[in-house]
Amino acid sequence: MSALEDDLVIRSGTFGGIRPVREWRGDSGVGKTCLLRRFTEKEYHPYHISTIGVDFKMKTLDIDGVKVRVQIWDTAGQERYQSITKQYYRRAQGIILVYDITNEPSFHHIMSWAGDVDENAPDHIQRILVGNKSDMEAQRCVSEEKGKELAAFYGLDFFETSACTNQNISEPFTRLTKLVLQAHSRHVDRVLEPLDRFLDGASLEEEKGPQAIHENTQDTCSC
Ligand SMILES: Nc1nc2c(ncn2[C@@H]2O[C@H](COP(=O)(O)OP(=O)(O)OP(=O)(O)O)[C@@H](O)[C@H]2O)c(=O)[nH]1
Repeated sequence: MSALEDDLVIRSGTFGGIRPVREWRGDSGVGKTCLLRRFTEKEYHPYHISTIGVDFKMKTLDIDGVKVRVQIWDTAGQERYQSITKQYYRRAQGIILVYDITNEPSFHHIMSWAGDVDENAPDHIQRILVGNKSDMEAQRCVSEEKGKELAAFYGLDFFETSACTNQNISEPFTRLTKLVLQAHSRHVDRVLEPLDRFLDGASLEEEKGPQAIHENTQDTCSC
């Protein structure tokens, strides 16, 4: 079994770093830390302590029988940490964009976050869209259809989750890890393709070699 270490960044889908937002209350609190703790420690704490800068946790996943050790970065949703958190995009292989289904601005700002990711993350980055707090149906402002539409617009997989009730917690992480592994293997294939072609060519030459000599030998003999 091979082990591969990947970075997955959980990203808030609230106020975007490219927007000069002064009022940032609500731009954090979509539930990134709670999702991460629920996934890695199977715990849920109903209080909100804003993440300062970044934090990370490790977890080993079993993806189709292969053990994959993932490093998951939890970035602060607050505007004031944007310059720090953006730096973490560069090394990420996958990003989970999170909004809160009871907070419509957090949904609209997914577009800003997606733009931000495009600007700062590597080209092959894999992304997933998550609408969190699905347990709060009575306060819902963003329908599941709207979430699906936005995900389809960006060509992303979409999950509604609840860190509170444990709904769909492992799915986004597992799916994203699969996407990262698939992209990784496509990349390896692309890198190895010229080498394969070269080796094929070389072995063909090797096969042709003695035959050419044989033909030449025959020619010489017939003279
Ligand atoms: N009902 C409900 N509340 C949730 C859920 N997930 C998180 N919360 C609550 O939302 C608040 C904020 O959660 P956090 O995980 O700290 O939010 P965050 O996105 O990490 O915030 P920043 O670190 O400031 O960016 C907390 O009071 C949580 O209890 C959920 O699935 N359901």
